[in-house]
Amino acid sequence: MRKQHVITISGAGSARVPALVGTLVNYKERFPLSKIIFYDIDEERMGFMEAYNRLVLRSYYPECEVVFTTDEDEAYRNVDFIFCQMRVGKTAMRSLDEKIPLRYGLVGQETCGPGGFAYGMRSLGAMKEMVEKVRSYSKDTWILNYTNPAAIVALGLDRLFPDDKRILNLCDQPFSLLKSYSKILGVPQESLRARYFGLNHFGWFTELKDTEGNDYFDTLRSYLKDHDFKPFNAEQRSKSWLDTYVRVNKYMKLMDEYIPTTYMQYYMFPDEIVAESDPDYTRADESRDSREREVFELCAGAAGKDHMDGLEMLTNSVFGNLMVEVAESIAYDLNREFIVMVKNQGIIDNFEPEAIVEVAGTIGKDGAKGYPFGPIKPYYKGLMEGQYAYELLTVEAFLEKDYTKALMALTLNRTVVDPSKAKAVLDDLMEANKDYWTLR
Ligand SMILES: NC(=O)c1ccc[n+]([C@@H]2O[C@H](COP(=O)([O-])OP(=O)(O)OC[C@H]3O[C@@H](n4cnc5c(N)ncnc54)[C@H](O)[C@@H]3O)[C@@H](O)[C@H]2O)c1
Ligand SMILES: O=P(O)(O)OC[C@H]1O[C@H](O[C@H]2[C@H](O)[C@@H](O)[C@@H](O)O[C@@H]2CO)[C@H](O)[C@@H](O)[C@@H]1O
Ligand SMILES: [Mn+2]
Repeated sequence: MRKQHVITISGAGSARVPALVGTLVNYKERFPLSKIIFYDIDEERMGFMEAYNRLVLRSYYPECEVVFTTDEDEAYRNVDFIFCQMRVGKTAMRSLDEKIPLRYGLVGQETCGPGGFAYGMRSLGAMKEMVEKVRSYSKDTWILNYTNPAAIVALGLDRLFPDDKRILNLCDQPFSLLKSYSKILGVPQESLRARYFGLNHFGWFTELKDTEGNDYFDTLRSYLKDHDFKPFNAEQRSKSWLDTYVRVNKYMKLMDEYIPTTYMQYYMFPDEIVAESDPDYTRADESRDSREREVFELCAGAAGKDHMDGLEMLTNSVFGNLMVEVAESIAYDLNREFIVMVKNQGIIDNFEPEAIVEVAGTIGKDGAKGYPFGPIKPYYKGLMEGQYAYELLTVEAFLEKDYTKALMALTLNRTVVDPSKAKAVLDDLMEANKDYWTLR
């Protein structure tokens, strides 16, 4: 049997955790665990799913010790891996991140635009505290992070902990898009090999082959120019998600050299997306009324039960699979291929070396290594330099509590541009976030 590990799921009140637990059960031979610690600062929210998570593990993983705690020392001490997926301010703050920008005719989105700025400022605070606590116990614990906005969190943690080589930020959107592409092409995802470049939630696929070397990129490009792009992923069939997938077609009809991530649409067609947004009902509300409600209802069915009869074991979420497969690749030095977030340092040789870029690469015992990409063309370089400057100024605004840098960051963001709108939305967001961050 492979060496067993102890993991902590931080943000264990996430509605995605039951599916992650099912994935861990399915991977028990590949990534065996001796203990899972569920940690959250909201005991009640974590408690909604505790009986279910315990029942699944008791039924299918009895050899694994299970702890639920709100004590961060218990959560972060003597742990091999931390699966970190906190939502600082929870859905209530996400709702404001998405609704406040719409008051000014700006894109309201979880990780992009002014909402992503406000979210990044909140996340950096909590993530800094988490890393400091973990490192007070061990420099060896791997911190695998999903906490968004990953672009801002990754850059900020790199600035805060430049020598920490065991923090790995992840995004499952490329992984998820590859699942959709494999369905379109009728090719198993595990045999697909992609090349990609960009910043997190701001990038393009440039190649798609299989392990035999068969090239599918032109086929996929043509398909996406001529057909509506619909996600395979049930979680992404809500209106707000479908709007971004459909706009991949629109983008491809205009320029089809590379295939953009769905997130690129917020930066390309912000006015259209704003016009189609409901200022009173955004993705935060959709996700609360869909995934969260369904999962909480399912989990409620486990109360008082000592067997799984009649209860479904959730699994097969993209979210869960990626994190577990990354942990496996690190734990056993498999050097499997992923789309990774790494410091550029020459990977894209005509782009800022200190940027955290998203490229194809491998993950092994020493973390993620990006494949060299070479130079990027002026169109992509220009877009990315503006977005990187936004990211960097957001991180500096957080570190220095600098209002002017925050204003500059938002003005650089393609979803804002107008500095008077940047000021209006910044002041509104600062008021709404006063319990989490402030600027002067
Ligand atoms: N990187 C990616 O591609 C990706 C994919 C999906 C979700 N996410 C991110 O994962 C996170 C979780 O999202 P979700 O919808 O699954 O979860 P959720 O919103 O259902 O729950 C998040 C949990 O985090 C907890 N939390 C907040 N602050 C915390 C702290 N300081 N320490 C520990 N726990 C804390 C909350 O109490 C809550 O229970 C979010 O940041 C989301 O944006 C990232
Ligand atoms: O709006 P939400 O909360 O449903 O999703 C926001 C997240 O969307 C992306 O993650 C997707 C993932 O790509 C997909 O495969 C599946 O696992 O669902 C996830 C959530 O929909 C994005 O990468 C994340 O950064 C977002 O937080
Ligand atoms: Mn992501």
